[in-house]
Amino acid sequence: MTLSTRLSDPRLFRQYAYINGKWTHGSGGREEAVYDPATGEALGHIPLLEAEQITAAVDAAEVAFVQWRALRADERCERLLAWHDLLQEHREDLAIIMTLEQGKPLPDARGEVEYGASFIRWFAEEGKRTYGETIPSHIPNAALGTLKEPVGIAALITPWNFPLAMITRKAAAALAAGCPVIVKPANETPFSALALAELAERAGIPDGIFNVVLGDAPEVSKVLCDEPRIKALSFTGSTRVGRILMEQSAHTIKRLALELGGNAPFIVGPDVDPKEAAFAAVSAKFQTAGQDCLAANRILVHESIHDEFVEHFAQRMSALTVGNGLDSEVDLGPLIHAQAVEKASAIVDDAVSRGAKLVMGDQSQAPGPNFFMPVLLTNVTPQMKVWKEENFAPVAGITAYANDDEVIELANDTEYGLAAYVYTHDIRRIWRLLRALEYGMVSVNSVKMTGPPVPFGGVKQSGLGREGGATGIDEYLETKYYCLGALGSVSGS
Ligand SMILES: NC(=O)c1ccc[n+]([C@@H]2O[C@H](COP(=O)([O-])OP(=O)(O)OC[C@H]3O[C@@H](n4cnc5c(N)ncnc54)[C@H](O)[C@@H]3O)[C@@H](O)[C@H]2O)c1
Ligand SMILES: N[C@@H](CC=O)C(=O)O
Repeated sequence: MTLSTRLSDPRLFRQYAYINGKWTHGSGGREEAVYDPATGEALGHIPLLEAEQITAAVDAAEVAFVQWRALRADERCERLLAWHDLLQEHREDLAIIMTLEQGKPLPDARGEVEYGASFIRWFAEEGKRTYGETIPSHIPNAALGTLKEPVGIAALITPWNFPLAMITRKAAAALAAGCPVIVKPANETPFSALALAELAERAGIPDGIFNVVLGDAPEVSKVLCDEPRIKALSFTGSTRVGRILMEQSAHTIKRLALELGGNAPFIVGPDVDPKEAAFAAVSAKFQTAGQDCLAANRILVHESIHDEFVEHFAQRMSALTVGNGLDSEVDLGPLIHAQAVEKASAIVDDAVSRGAKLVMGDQSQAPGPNFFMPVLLTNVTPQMKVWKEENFAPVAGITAYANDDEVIELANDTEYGLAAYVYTHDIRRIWRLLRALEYGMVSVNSVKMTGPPVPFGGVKQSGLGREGGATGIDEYLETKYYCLGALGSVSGS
C-alpha cells in the first residue's frame, strides 16, 4: 500500500517543494528518497533544490510581505484559524503521514497534530495583541511611544522528531506577526511540512507567504543564512547545528531563535511514592522512543528509595511494546534511522564498559533494523556518555544521590539547560530546586509541561529565545520607537 492510497485526501501527499504557491521540481534534477523507518520502504522522493531556487523563494516572500503585513491583524487571524480548522479536519491523514515518515505510534501522531494545530489557534489570537506602548515624554510638547512591526522574512529550520508541531509553533507566530516564512524541514520528514503547505494554500494564505524549500541541508541553510533579506532565523534541532547556523548568520546579523538539545534530569525526592514516580519517569523517558528534547535523560533517585524505584521502573518498562507505529498496541516505534541505532548502541556499550549495570534491554528482540529495545542502566556516573550526551533513544540511566546539594550539582552538570523534572511533595525542596536548577523549564510532579501558553525554551547551550506563550510572537516583531515633536501643549501654547 503506498502512502497516498492510505489517505482519505491523497492531495495531502506532495513530493515537490512549495514556493510562491507553486509545487516545484528541483531545477538540477537532484532527488532524495524518504523512507519509512519502521519498514525501510521508500515512501516517496523529494527534490533537492538549487541555490537559485531558494533565492526565488526569498524573492517571492519579499513581494508577498508587502500585502501580508498590510492586512489587519484580525484578517490574518481569520486565515490562520481557517488553517487551524483544516488541520483538525485532516487530522487522521496528517497523523498517518507523520507515523509513516517519522515512526511514532499513530495515537502520538494524532496528538502531535492537535498540538501543532493548537499553536496556530493561539498565535492567530495573539496576533491581535501585539501592543506598542505610550511613553511619558521627557521632551517638551512631544508624544513618545512604540509600534510593533513585523521583522520581515523568517527562515524556519526544523527537526524530524516533531515534524509538524515544530513548524507550526514557529510559522503561526511569524505569520500572525505579519512575516512571510521559508520553512526548511528535515529531509527525513518532509511530507508533514508539505501537507501543511497544501492546507495553508486551501486556507487562503497567499502565495509567497508560506514556502517550503527542500534540499541538501548544509547547502540550503547556507543560502538562507547568507541572504540579507531574511531578517530572522528560527531553528529547532541539535546544539551542533545550532552553533553552525549562529556562526553563518553572524554577517547578516539575523534575529535568532534557537531551540536546541536537552539533557533533562528527572529528580526523585526521598518523600515520594517510588511506584508513582517510576511510572512518571517511564513516561518522561520513552515518549517518541526517547527522541524528544524533553526526554528524561538522567534519572536521579534519592538513595533511600532507589532500589524500589528501579524495580517499579523495570516492571513498567517491560510492559512497553515496540513495533510499527501503525499497529494499535505499539508504545514505541522505530528510531529514525540506522545511525540513531548505532549511536544508542555505542552509548549503552560505553556505559557498561565504565561500570553501569544493564538491567534490561535485549536487542536480539528488536523487531527490525531501526528498532532499539528499551534499555535500563543503573549505577550511571557523570563519566559516561549516557550522562553527558543527549541520547535521543529509549535508553534510561539511573543514578542514586544522597542529598539536595548533591542532586543540584549533578543535575546542573551539563552544557544543556532545556527542561528538568522534579518529583517531591516537600514545598521547601520544590522551591529550592526550582531556583537552583539551571534550566529554562522546570516541571514539578508533572510529566506534561508544554502547550501553547508556555514560554518554551532553554538556557545555556540549549538555546536562545522562547517559543509559544505570550512572548513567542516577539521573535518576529521589531519595536519601533517614535517621537512626535512640536505638538504643542494641552493648553494650546
Ligand atoms: N529545544 C527544542 O524545542 C527541540 C525540539 C525538538 C528537537 N530538538 C533537538 O533536535 C535534535 C534532533 O533533531 P535533528 O536530528 O533533526 O537535529 P539536526 O540539528 O540534525 O537537524 C535539524 C535541522 O537542521 C538541518 N541540518 C542538519 N545538518 C545541518 C547543517 N550542517 N547545516 C544546516 N542545517 C542542517 C536538518 O536538515 C534539519 O532540518 C535534538 O538535539 C533535539 O533535542 C530540540
Ligand atoms: N516535545 C517537545 C519537542 C522536543 O523534541 C515539544 O513539546 O516542543
